Amino acid sequence: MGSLQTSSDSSSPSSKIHVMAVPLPAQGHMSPVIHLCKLIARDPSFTISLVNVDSLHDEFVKHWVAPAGLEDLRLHSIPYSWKLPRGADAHALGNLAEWFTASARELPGGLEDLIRKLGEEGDPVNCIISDYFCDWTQDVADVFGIPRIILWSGTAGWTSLEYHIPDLLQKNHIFPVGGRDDSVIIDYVRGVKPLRLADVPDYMQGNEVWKEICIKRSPVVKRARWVLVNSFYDLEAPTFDFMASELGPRFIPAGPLFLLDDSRKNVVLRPENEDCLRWMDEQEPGSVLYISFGSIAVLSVEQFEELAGALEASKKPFLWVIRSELVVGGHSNESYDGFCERTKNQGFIVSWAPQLRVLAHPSMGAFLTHCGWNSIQESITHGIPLLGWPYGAEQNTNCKFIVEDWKIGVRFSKTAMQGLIERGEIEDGIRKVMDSEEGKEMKERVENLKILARKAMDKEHGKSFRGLQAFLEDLKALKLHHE
Ligand SMILES: O=c1ccn([C@@H]2O[C@H](COP(=O)(O)OP(=O)(O)O[C@H]3O[C@H](CO)[C@@H](O)[C@H](O)[C@H]3O)[C@@H](O)[C@H]2O)c(=O)[nH]1
Repeated sequence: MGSLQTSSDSSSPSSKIHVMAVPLPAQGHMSPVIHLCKLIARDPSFTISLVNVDSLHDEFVKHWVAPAGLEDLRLHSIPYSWKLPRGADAHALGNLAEWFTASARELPGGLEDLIRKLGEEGDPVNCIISDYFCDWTQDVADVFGIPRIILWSGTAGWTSLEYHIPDLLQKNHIFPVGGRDDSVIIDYVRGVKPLRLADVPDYMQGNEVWKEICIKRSPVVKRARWVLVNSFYDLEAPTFDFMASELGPRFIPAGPLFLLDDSRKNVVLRPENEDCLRWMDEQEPGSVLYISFGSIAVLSVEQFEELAGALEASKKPFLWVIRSELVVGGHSNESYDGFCERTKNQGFIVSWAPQLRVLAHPSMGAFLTHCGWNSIQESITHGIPLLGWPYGAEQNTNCKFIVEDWKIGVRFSKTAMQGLIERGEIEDGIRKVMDSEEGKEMKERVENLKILARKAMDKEHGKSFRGLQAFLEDLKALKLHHE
């Protein structure tokens, strides 16, 4: 068990409200939690313990720059030898299910020990904020009689789908017994527009282990003191209204959380290549296609080559994030070198980009994304239309929202898991979003959403910002009840 105090502050921490934050140890889930922690830590009433797992802690600390003025943010880690499956391993959804199951088995003991130790040192924990997917933290909170707060790292629509798991199961629409009927339209998930079975989060069609995970965690949401959703009301008003009618007024929009952080930096677990920003400076306004598949998704060699061929044929300036493990089995050096050589005046390749600054750059045109929620919300908040190419998890659902409900992007005929997309189709998609009349309309709509996203975090009137303030006031009352 490791601990790192980010300051030399020795004032009695126990006079403050001690919040323990437990993110799911994965890039896309850590950033929102950390933005929230920074907001809480800026309030002198609080002290924060951020808990990571050993296998990620060292990497995290290596890149962690303690923000000025945030003396009361402390980093801890608890033992967990499992690493989030990466690259080819993540392709097998079963590996991810095992990772979740093992975390529910192994992490509660470590967290309990840490809370006990802090209590013995005179620094008792007053509440736990954790990712929805760490539902085991509710049991730990119960052991100590403290409340748990959920930070939801995706859309409100996704919360409603998770909430309806019992109904989806009862109708045999998820984890179906006797095969699945793809022609089914699901029209009973309240707060969400009707959707095809293929648009229900992928893992809900997974194996028995996934089924067990889903059945167990779906009802736990009802026990949380707050559910803070990293999305904004104007984007998903009917869903927020429905979920708040079920769970109460403490189910609130709280995003886009990254707007809380003026440094425009997300959690960094890999070195960012800033040279791409200088390359972007040389491109025409609105001309660059940015391509990133987030931190987990992977491509087959064949798919990688089709995409490379499409980019080259499109002749668009492109900025492409190619993580070391992006291509399953590795790309062929010969054809990759040839591609790099031929496109050296057209594109720029990095292994990790400063994404928030890339999206804010005036030369940004469109974003080809795997549809992770952070990437989509970051793109919306910068007014950038999308080309959605979902891989797994709930990315297919997000893609449905951007194409059908919000109409700010296009998608291909298949998801990355469903099969190969040929270069012609990719090139058509690029042209549709960047060059067509339809693409212009998408740009206008996403520009409007950008305004609403930013308004949500306005420090005076923003609905998300005000909700977060109400949440902080409620946490302050926790201490009064304990005294
Ligand atoms: O070169 C890069 C690539 C990504 N990012 C950042 O990494 C994050 C990636 O997050 P996201 O787009 O949500 O993708 P994943 O990492 O795949 O996110 C996981 O978590 C999300 C939130 O729950 C889910 O929506 C996804 O399905 C799940 O895979 C974003 O904040 C990006 O800004 C960078 O900073 N630089």
